[in-house]
Amino acid sequence: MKLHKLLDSLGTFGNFTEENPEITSVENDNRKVIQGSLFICVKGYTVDGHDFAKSAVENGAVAVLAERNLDINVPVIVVKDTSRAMAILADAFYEQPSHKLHMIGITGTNGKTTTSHLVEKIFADAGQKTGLIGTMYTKVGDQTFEVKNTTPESLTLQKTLKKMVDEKVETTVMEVSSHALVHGRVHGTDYDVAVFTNLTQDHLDYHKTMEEYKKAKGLLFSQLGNSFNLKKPKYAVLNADDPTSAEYERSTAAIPFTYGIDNKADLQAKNVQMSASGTSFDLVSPFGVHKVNIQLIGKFSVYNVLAAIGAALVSGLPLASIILSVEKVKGVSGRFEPVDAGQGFSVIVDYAHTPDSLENVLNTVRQFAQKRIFVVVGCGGDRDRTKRPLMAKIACEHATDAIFTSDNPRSEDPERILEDMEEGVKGENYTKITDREEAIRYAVEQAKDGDVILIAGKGHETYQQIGKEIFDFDDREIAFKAIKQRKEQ
Ligand SMILES: CC(=O)N[C@H]1[C@@H](OP(=O)(O)OP(=O)(O)OC[C@H]2O[C@@H](n3ccc(=O)[nH]c3=O)[C@H](O)[C@@H]2O)O[C@H](CO)[C@@H](O)[C@@H]1O[C@H](C)C(=O)N[C@@H](C)C(=O)N[C@H](CCC(=O)O)C(=O)O
Ligand SMILES: Nc1ncnc2c1ncn2[C@@H]1O[C@H](COP(=O)(O)OP(=O)(O)OP(=O)(O)O)[C@@H](O)[C@H]1O
Repeated sequence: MKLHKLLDSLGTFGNFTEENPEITSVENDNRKVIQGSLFICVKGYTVDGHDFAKSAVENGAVAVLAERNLDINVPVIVVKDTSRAMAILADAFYEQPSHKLHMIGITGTNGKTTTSHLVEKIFADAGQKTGLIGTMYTKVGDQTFEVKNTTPESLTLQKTLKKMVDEKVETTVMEVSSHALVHGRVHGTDYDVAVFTNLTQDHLDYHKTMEEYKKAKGLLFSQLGNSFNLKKPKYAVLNADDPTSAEYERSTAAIPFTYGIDNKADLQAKNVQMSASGTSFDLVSPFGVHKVNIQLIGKFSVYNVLAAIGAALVSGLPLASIILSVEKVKGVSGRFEPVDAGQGFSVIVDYAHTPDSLENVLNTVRQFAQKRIFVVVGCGGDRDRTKRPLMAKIACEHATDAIFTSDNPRSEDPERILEDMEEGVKGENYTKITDREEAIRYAVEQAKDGDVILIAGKGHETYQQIGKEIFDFDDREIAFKAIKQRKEQ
């Protein structure tokens, strides 16, 4: 694509350059630049992409997009915000792939991964080829790819969407993080349906206040329905039981469709009944009342199922087959996942790493635990410090035995993180074991028949990051081994 044609996508944003080279690729990393690339300088947190412009030109870049003029011998196009411009250019360079896909974006503090997997399952069962982008992986049809972020930066995102178009994917479901919305990673992406799960405390290291965090997530809805490409109606699927939904509903030009349990909604679950093997409820919808029996456990799972049904319904899929699909789902890796080595007590691994999700999951455990509840929990380093005492308090309030341990301390001193947690539980009983493997072993050794051990925070993760080192670590494997060894003793 010629440089001028590419720059047209920026409208009046960019200033013009007379030279019009053929652009072979768009890159923001000088190490990926090839002959004919357009190099985009993005200011990071730790690194400034402008510092790599010279090297990018040496590597073959024929034009550079930057936030200031640079002393280099190729055209420099100056814009105010290269991150946002990059998103628009990426969309144009890859020929607007999101316009060719049925796009469902899911945002919210908790439940994005679970809901996106449910949505993907519903569309796959409906015979569609699906794509998925999220925390666990990117999936194109049956192929999966590793990811660095929940929502990739725009160049990777648009390239992935283009791959999906080329591979004849029809519906793409993706998690949209608040970081991505603030950074403009999804700028220019044309969603048909945007789903909101809930808003509770997380990521305050980044967004500073709940108000800012709320605004960030709201960007998905305020952008929805405002695009020029309004060939199809756009829908905002909102959780009627979360007060934030009303604000998002006011800010969007899309058609709202609500779901809930406690408040009246377009899609409402009534008479929710839980057992150790699943949850049932009466689904009240514009199509009547249907009994639904899911294999997932907990009230929060009902919300995720409702959100997924809502997204599929507004997309035009028939309710009867949507219900059949969600009833088949056994669970999502690392979300309320049991570890069974034939022991007489239950061990559950769950990705709960926010105060709200920890409380929800412990409340669910309480409904089944016959005796004691052990919770093994930690808080991540280099992330929101304010949630540490809150999570410790919830652990002590809802479990009989709270064991505080490490969960990706990253560059922070693990002991300091535990001290922050202890601030929330002065005078309470708890055990502190910094080494996560030892903490899990301790819980397994203490548990008796009928008890439940919840190992919270890492879920599907298969690593532990301490300092700059990343060690293999899987809660499920460690717990399984510990149970086996206990049985052999
Ligand atoms: C804090 C944060 O968001 N950081 C993101 C940021 O990194 P950064 O600011 O350090 O940027 P950088 O990689 O150092 O470099 C800046 C620029 O210089 C360029 N560069 C850099 C080095 C070099 O040798 N040459 C070069 O050209 C880079 O390509 C880039 O354009 O830009 C990178 C590229 O887009 C992101 O991958 C990275 O996300 C990191 C991995 C991250 O962990 N982000 C978290 C906070 C995040 O975004 N999380 C959300 C939500 C998670 C949740 O809900 O739990 C997510 O969507 O993942
Ligand atoms: N709807 C929900 N409401 C509250 N808590 C939930 C909900 N759904 C899941 N959870 C809890 O949150 C944890 C994470 O769930 P999930 O991975 O689906 O969320 P997420 O939004 O993708 O999280 P992240 O953005 O951190 O990856 C689960 O293990 C569970 O404990």
